[in-house]
Amino acid sequence: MMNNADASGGAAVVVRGLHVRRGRNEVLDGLSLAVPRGRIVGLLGPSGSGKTTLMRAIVGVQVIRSGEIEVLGLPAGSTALRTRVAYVTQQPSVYDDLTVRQNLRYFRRVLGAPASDVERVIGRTELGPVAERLVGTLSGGQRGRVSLAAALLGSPELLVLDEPTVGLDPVLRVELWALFRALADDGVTLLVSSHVMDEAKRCDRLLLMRDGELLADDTVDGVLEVTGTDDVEAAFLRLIERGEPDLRSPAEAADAGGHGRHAASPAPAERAPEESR
Ligand SMILES: Nc1ncnc2c1ncn2[C@@H]1O[C@H](COP(=O)(O)OP(=O)(O)OP(=O)(O)O)[C@@H](O)[C@H]1O
Repeated sequence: MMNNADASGGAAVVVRGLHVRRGRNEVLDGLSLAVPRGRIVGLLGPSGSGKTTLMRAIVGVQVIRSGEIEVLGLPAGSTALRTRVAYVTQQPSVYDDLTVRQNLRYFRRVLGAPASDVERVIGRTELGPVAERLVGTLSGGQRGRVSLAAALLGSPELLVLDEPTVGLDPVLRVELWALFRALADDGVTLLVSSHVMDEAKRCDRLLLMRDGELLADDTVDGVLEVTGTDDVEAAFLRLIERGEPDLRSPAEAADAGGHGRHAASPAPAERAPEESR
């Protein structure tokens, strides 16, 4: 039976058979998945399910035990991906003692992005009114936005965002999701983690994780249909009860007319990547 990682032509990210151990914990236990280009893919799961570890592996900063990760057609962590992939961690990674604009000018130079990018990303993230403020004087939400602005320098093709909406009020969350959608409309691929299940409905596809395993890799509607539920939280619980994952590729969901139940176990990779890490 085909797994989404095998129906991955043109995917931004393809992961096959990924095992990661951190300390004594087997944190990721044989994950296979694909992230389609130009889409918002939500990575959801409870705290400790392995979302950050998966993101770290995709951006190439996590030591892996085994498996293959291809990002934009290259092995994860390749030097050539440095400017094509941006990662925003849960902790804002900007300098408190510089202004917003000074931070962005600095990161722009480090990345070798065009000088005009600074004003472009300030506009895109609506940071104009606070551009001359020291980052240390901003609210948590505004600081997160500065990290995001820095990630947008150089126009990366893949954005990996670890819980970007955590701690934000509902209005700011809606604004941020509108920005994510605008970026996806421009062709950017976004992998966005959250443990807030109601953010799932804003995503084109969902990866539901629990204890280092994938419970679902499907569209929101697909997950709801397959589980016979009307919200993602209930679907998540149903998949746990059933003990069977929902790992349908877009093609399989279409073949099933949007109704067929498909229980798949990760299939062996059909083609090997050019290099493995
Ligand atoms: N440096 C580390 N050494 C050992 N174990 C770790 C380390 N970092 C994380 N872990 C363990 O790996 C597992 C997955 O952690 P991870 O941070 O990937 O989960 P998460 O889903 O992103 O959680 P959260 O939503 O709380 O950020 C957890 O059991 C965690 O305790």
